[in-house]
Amino acid sequence: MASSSGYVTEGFTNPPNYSFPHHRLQRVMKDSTKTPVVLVACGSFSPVTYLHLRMFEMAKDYIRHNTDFEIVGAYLSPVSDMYKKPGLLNSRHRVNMCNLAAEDSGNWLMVDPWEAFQSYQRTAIVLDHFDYEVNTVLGGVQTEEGEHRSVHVMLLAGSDLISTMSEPGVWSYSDLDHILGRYGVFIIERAGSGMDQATDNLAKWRHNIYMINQLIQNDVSSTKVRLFLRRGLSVRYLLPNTVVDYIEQNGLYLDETASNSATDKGKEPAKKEPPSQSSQPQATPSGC
Ligand SMILES: Nc1ncnc2c1ncn2[C@@H]1O[C@H](COP(=O)(O)OP(=O)(O)OP(=O)(O)O)[C@@H](O)[C@H]1O
Ligand SMILES: O=C(O)c1ccc[n+]([C@@H]2O[C@H](COP(=O)([O-])O)[C@@H](O)[C@H]2O)c1
Repeated sequence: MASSSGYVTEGFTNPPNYSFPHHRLQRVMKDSTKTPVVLVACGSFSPVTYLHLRMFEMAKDYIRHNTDFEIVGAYLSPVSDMYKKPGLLNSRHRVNMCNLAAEDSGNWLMVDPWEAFQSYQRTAIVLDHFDYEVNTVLGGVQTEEGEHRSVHVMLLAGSDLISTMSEPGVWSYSDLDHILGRYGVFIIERAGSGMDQATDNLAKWRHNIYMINQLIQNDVSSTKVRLFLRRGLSVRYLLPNTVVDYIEQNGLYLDETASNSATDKGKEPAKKEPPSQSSQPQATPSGC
């Protein structure tokens, strides 16, 4: 349920020593006739792949050619370790790899470790956090004429993730209404997860849902990358070289049971804790 502030939570809990990354946020718009937008991709990123980075490029092309939005910022937001999805490496490594990938990707992508370094946060709350940081704390952006503009925060996700929004028991209705009604989403087509199937039950929010087809089919997934690594196969050119080097240097993903804290060579796997139903969804299998 949204609070009087319009957020689904009354206050945000920050991880220790947290500061919101905004070094690549474009504070002055190029075209004052457009609506400024920040893209937020939530997910495991275990590890981040070129497909995750391609999502942003596809959205950039789509937005430029088909909408009146202007992208002023773009973020990867890796999920908390408490999400407990199989294959979820500990957040320190996932955030480090996302940072290496973002560095490699030109000068617009950023990584927000806010949800990664704390307890599980629902996506509705994550989007509220971005809205709060960008619009309330930083004060939004300006046009070249110095006029203030509030930034529209939007979710960027693959069609497999959006399909889960029609599965009973995964997302709460009020959160869906908040995510799709207040914010909106750009959906990237994903092999094996149809766009129609993904949005059939979300028609109520159709005006805030933008569907982006993949013109070059590519079904790289983190699951496949982890499988290759366990089998001693090369993953080069499926993810940035800096990320491949990081994985090799830290001996990551060699062990099938490795998840959460079971990250470095020689470290014991962490014991799995039962999920708390109140704040944490079942990690849903996504396309692999
Ligand atoms: N090949 C792809 N095509 C379109 N979207 C993708 C693709 N890979 C990942 N995504 C999207 O990226 C976001 C984060 O994905 P996530 O980190 O869960 O990657 P994944 O490859 O699905 O992981 P895993 O294989 O571990 O389930 C999700 O919205 C997901 O739908
Ligand atoms: O907020 C929710 O209720 C919710 C329900 C299911 C999934 N999510 C988010 O969706 C993302 C799923 O990532 P993945 O790796 O399972 O595809 C992750 O960021 C989760 O926090 C969020």
